[in-house]
Amino acid sequence: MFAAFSKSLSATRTLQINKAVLSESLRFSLCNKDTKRDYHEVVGDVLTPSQVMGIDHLRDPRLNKGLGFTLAERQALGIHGLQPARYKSQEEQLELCKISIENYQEPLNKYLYLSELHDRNEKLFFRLLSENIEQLLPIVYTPTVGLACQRFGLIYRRPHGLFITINDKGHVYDVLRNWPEPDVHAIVVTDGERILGLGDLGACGMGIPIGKLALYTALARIKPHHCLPICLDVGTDNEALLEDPTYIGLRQKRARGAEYDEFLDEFMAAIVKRYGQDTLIQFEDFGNANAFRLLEKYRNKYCTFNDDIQGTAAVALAGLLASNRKTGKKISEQVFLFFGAGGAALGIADLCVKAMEREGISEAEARNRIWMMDIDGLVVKNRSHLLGHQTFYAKDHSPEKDFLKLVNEIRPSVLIGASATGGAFTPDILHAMASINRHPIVFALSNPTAKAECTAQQAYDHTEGRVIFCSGSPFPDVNYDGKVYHPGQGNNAYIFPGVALGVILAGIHHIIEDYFIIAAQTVADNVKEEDLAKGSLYPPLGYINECSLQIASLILKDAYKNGKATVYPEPEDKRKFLESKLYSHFYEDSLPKTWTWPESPKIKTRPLQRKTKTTVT
Ligand SMILES: NC(=O)c1ccc[n+]([C@@H]2O[C@H](COP(=O)([O-])OP(=O)(O)OC[C@H]3O[C@@H](n4cnc5c(N)ncnc54)[C@H](O)[C@@H]3O)[C@@H](O)[C@H]2O)c1
Ligand SMILES: O=C(O)C[C@H](O)C(=O)O
Ligand SMILES: [Mg+2]
Repeated sequence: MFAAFSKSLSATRTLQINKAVLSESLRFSLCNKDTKRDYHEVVGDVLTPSQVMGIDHLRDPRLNKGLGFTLAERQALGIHGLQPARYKSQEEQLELCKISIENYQEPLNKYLYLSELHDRNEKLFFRLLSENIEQLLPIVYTPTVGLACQRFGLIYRRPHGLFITINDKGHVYDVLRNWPEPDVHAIVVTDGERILGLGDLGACGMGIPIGKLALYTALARIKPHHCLPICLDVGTDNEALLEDPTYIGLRQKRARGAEYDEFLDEFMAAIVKRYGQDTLIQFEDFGNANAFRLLEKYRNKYCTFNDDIQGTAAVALAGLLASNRKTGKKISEQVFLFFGAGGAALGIADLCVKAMEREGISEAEARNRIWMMDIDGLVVKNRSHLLGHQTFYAKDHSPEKDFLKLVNEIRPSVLIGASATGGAFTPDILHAMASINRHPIVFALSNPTAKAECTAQQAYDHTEGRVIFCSGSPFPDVNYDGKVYHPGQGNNAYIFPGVALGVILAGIHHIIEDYFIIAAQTVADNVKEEDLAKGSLYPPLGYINECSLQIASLILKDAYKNGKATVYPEPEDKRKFLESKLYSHFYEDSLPKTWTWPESPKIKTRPLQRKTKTTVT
């Protein structure tokens, strides 16, 4: 049936094959140049994506549409016969994906399914994720991503980001040149030392930048090929991993001191050399000894922020602003006790101080309202070693390790857990909070789920249901006294995608604290009365996309007003401008514009078919 047709196309086919080979080699040669131009743009000079022919088209996750190629597209692209006859619209494919996911019982298997889909069909993956945030966020992100990192050595399949090791010192730029995308705008980087609350996972921490960047696209529609996940493998101090035969990283202790610092300096400079000075670099899950130091060192030199410090601060502030509507109190009227005094806690404390100053109290008064406890007990002035900003909150008090005693003495109205210590908010602690406050505010921010300081149900059960609660990881609905509550997720996922979008599109060079206050206020403003009534301090997860666009628009506005934007001319309508730059997860037409059916093929042709349940014959 196809013989004559094939013959008539044979000349074209040779050309197609040559083009396919050309497209691949072009991609690599382009990528090895110091160019910031888009692969698809550059390829467009010679070949459009619709001219990446034959099986290469199906193997490229950016171009693949599964069975969503029409008969005409299959003919034109030279993929006819490489797929079964059935045509399936993207909507039909989404339904199948949902059924497949439901068929897997274990969250890690769902994660693997989605990861494989990401590798195979990018638009389908992102549409599935974006349209099912509530169900799928816990799979591609916290908490399942934590499990994926713990098993990373077993589940690693294909490159999704760059591993740069300490042995590459002196050659970091060369390694960056191996990344096949020349137009990167955003990087999420980890050195794997503090992966969620799971500790040092070394190179297995790579799951975190991959997950965070998937949210850049799913929650802020930043183009996936503009994003690059990086793991800096400087070794690990995790003895179990060093002995684990499945471990995929360098089998050596962590580099520290000058060697580490020089490596990080080289990395930052290499990013700028390769991708330009406005490339956003998000630091994620570094150990606290490095997190603060590196933020201070680089924040005014590079376009960078630390999500665990600054993104977390903003999401917690958003929750506190929303809780004002329940308590009737301002932030500057609250008394805070932090359980955990590391990156997350100090970031939150610093941003709360700024918010309190805006409400009219002095910095010193604001700091006085904040107490902190860490693994060594209450943060007090006469400690021999205080970490970074801990000095701001250290009190004139005798050392004290008894948490319950401190709660009863300090009488906090807000208790914030960021200690990675599951169950630290015991029933006694929660009872004490309820006896001190009409509406105790309790945030159990530690991730993943098992590390949360208490569960949502415990928080309600031990405070007579009067608690104002959120947690970093999702919890099932709470049943208390015949009522069902749906507590929100105080997770920096509400913040970093929107901040990143605004920063990238305005070409901002330095990310100032004001942007995190803007982000916090925006999220809080999007909390509806019905959310509060359900027990949530946040808009539903499915609403993050809209929050991100609002955050980005406001950052753009602020950046142009204050001379921080570098993309000119200034767009008049900021929202319209950013919407014009967003990623589309819908399938696009793959038919070359000039393509027509060959004359008199001995094949039964039909008009271009786009209806569902069509069969290609
Ligand atoms: N919800 C979110 O968006 C979010 C964001 C960032 C971090 N986190 C979570 O917060 C936790 C901490 O992150 P981080 O970046 O601050 O880590 P970190 O290592 O910088 O700080 C941890 C802090 O907890 C303290 N701590 C540990 N054990 C303790 C104990 N038994 N009693 C009292 N204090 C104890 C440590 O001394 C340290 O001060 C992690 O579980 C992380 O996943 C959540
Ligand atoms: O990754 C998360 O879920 C939030 C946060 O960045 C963390 O490190 O726990
Ligand atoms: Mg983190």
